[in-house]
Amino acid sequence: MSRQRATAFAPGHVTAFFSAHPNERPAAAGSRGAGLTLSDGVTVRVSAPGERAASDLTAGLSGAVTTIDGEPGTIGAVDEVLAVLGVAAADGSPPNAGAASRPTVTVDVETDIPIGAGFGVSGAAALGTALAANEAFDRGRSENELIRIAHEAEVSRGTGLGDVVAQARGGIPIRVEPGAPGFGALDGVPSQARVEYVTFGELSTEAVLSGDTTALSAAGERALDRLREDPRLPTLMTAAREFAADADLLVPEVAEAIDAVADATGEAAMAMLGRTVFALGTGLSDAGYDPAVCQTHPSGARLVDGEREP
Ligand SMILES: Nc1ncnc2c1ncn2[C@@H]1O[C@H](COP(=O)(O)OP(=O)(O)O)[C@@H](O)[C@H]1O
Ligand SMILES: CC(C)(COP(=O)(O)O)[C@@H](O)C(=O)O
Repeated sequence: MSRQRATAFAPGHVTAFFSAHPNERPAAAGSRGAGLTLSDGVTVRVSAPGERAASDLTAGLSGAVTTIDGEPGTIGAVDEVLAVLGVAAADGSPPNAGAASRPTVTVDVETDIPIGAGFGVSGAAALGTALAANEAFDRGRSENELIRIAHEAEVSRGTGLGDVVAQARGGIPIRVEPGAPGFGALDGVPSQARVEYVTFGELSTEAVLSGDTTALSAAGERALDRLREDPRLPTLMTAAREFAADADLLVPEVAEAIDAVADATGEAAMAMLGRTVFALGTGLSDAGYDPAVCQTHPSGARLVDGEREP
């Protein structure tokens, strides 16, 4: 019998540079590029309604109750994953049309990182939901199948292209070819680092991805060629800065912070797509900022023992 509840962690992912590769099939769509996965990320707890007090079960959108850091909230890619795994409907209607919308599942998302600021929270939440729902409701899918389901959900909702495959891998992923397992191909920079970051606000991923991405993608391809010739972290950071400038995505607060870190002889770049600057080592604190601090994540998204969480 399934346990009816499970918890998964998926790391945050800051994209350093990327090119967009749309495709009619969401599994084949994605991005090429590189970034850092982070020990700061998203913890997703999926449980049957009986696990929660009835008074919590009021926001029954799509047959699922989702909370984000304890507040009712919605992440489209999460709803999509639940629908594909057959544990809730994705179209906003309760699973038993006409019946009082008793949720079939509750999803509690706890995030260490800001939403909408370039950390791939939607991808992490989708991937964590896929891993935890599969375990909680004994869906019998393999890891690659679950990564594909989360990737397809993220791509079809327009909230990301390459975060899910990167978050499944961990480390410092290079997305060599776009798409889910079976379509895409991954490599990585064999390194690890302390990472500091400061967020100045959100940048809509949907808005950038739905616009003309031709110039952005050309800049992303150049950056990727450069990193593949020299797969080292300093090269990734240089390529990221050039990408942000060439793709015309740099925002003033981030540009100022990158310059301040460079003046303090550090390495910083902009997190795509957010008003966020990230730096290696103590780059931002040396430059006088008060950053959040984490590490690159060694191993990627995993089920965790929810009972042991604080
Ligand atoms: N408070 C919030 N601010 C921004 N997005 C939110 C919030 N709550 C839920 N969301 C959802 O989270 C997702 C954020 O996706 P995206 O903009 O790609 O950001 P991220 O870089 O964190 O993945 C969207 O699906 C959005 O609808
Ligand atoms: C850069 C982005 C397209 C969006 O990233 P985020 O805003 O963090 O969802 C990412 O998914 C990628 O393909 O690299």
